[in-house]
Amino acid sequence: QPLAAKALVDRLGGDDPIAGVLVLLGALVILGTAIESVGSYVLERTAESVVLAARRTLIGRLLRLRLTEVERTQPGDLMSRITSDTTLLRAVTTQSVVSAVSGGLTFLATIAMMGLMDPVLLGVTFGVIVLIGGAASLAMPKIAQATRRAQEAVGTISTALERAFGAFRTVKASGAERRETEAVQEAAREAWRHGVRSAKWQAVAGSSVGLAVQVSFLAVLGIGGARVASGAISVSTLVAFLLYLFYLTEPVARLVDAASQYQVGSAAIARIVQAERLETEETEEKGEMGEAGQTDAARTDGPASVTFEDVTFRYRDELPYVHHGVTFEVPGPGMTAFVGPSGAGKTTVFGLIERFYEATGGRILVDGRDVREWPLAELRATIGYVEQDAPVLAGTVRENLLFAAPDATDAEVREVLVRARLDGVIERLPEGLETVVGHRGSKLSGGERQRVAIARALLRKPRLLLLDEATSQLDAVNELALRDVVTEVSREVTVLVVAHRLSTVTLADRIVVMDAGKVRAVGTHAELVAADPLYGELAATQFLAASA
Ligand SMILES: Nc1ncnc2c1ncn2[C@@H]1O[C@H](COP(=O)(O)OP(=O)(O)OP(=O)(O)O)[C@@H](O)[C@H]1O
Repeated sequence: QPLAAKALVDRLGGDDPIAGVLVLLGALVILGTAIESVGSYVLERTAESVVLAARRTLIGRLLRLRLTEVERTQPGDLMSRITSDTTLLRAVTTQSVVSAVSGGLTFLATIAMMGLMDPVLLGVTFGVIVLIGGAASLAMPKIAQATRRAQEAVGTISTALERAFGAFRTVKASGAERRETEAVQEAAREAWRHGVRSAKWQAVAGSSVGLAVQVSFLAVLGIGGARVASGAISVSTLVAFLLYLFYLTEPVARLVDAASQYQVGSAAIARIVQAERLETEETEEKGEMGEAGQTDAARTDGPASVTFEDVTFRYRDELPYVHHGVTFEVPGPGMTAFVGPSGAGKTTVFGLIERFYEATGGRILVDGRDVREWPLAELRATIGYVEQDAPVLAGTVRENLLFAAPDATDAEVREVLVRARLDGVIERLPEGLETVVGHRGSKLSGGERQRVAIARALLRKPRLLLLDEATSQLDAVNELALRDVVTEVSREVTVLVVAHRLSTVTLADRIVVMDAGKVRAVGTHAELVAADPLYGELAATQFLAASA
């Protein structure tokens, strides 16, 4: 365009027609605009694809993370890395990478044209730009730092919200709404503060471009004017040079913007990479084995046996040992109750059997095979697990039942409902199996939630059932129903129960007494009452009395 403008200025005084040059100028403007809009669409599309790719990778890994990794991080912060940090990648892809290339090319082409016109004036321009650009580059690390802090604060917002919603009733009952709100708002203010700081440094870097162009304009005007007067260059050359100088504004602005956006993006990338480095379980590589594992497990019939051989375990290197050489043997079927004071390590036994955690020492065998040698999906397909708090997920009762066995038939569901003494409950519900149970199953009673969890575990047709008995007192009807279910199941399946009720332990075929990370005695209720003082004491004082 400046060259066409030069031709136009050259022809102004002469006889040559200017219509052709005007048409060329117009065509150049239209072409430039068209390229601009197509380019910007392709750019934004690419950017969205980059965001999608990053999100897919992160989401793909998230539910496969090791339990230890999740316990170390804050789920809210992890979520914000997927939702918020990935959006910042858009900026890197649009402004940063592509602007750097397009800005860089335009910059070089413009500089080349300017050099052809007058190397002296180019030298002047260059000097000014390098000086001011150098000063602006000092802002770059500040932008990265401020962005990182802002994103960390966004993570804190998610974490604080998750904490409050995760215990919503307790928050209200404790009158803690205001304090929790303030905590979240403080995190929001922190994000604002660092966002503003980043904006400030970006503004400093951006405004240096305008300054550089204006200072060079004045310098070129002064020196160029003198060169025109001395006859070194023509007026039209000076005009074209000045036009090129203004053309330089955009690529330089783009380059600076690219650098700023790169700083923003790199802060986000660092957080995304951190999340990507968290360790996952092996199931990913053995993806297909998930399905194969289930059929294998279904083929092997009969109750599973469980053996612990001198197992030592601590949750993390810096924590004390929870198991100091746990040894026991449970042949199937039948019910084995684990009892002991709070914190003895009973629930930890289940976590190790499920291989949520790896034992530090010793061996854990299921069906005589080391759990480390089992394909993870196959091992877990063998086990039905009911946690102490018996989680029921948001959704319908049917979704909850099918959660661990999506392919179960209606007949199987009906059978399991009868076994778990849930059939009557479902009949009373307004929409039967399609009744929506609310967040964490809040529309069901504690006992009903527990039986839904047991039904879910049974529908998986486990050969080993791990039942972490709830410590909360159930009413007589619920407790009786539960006891009957478990006794019935234990006839064909190996059932391990962390028992808190006298009614459960008296029914157990075998009781494992744990204390301070060790097994201190194994026997029946009658044997242990006579032989083990700790058990006698537990039976007398700690067990929740049988309601029936
Ligand atoms: N995820 C975890 N990370 C770190 N430490 C843990 C974790 N889970 C449990 N612990 C610790 O391990 C010890 C044993 O816990 P465990 O839940 O196995 O005890 P328990 O015998 O089942 O107790 P309770 O009868 O009260 O449920 C406790 O001291 C506990 O603080």
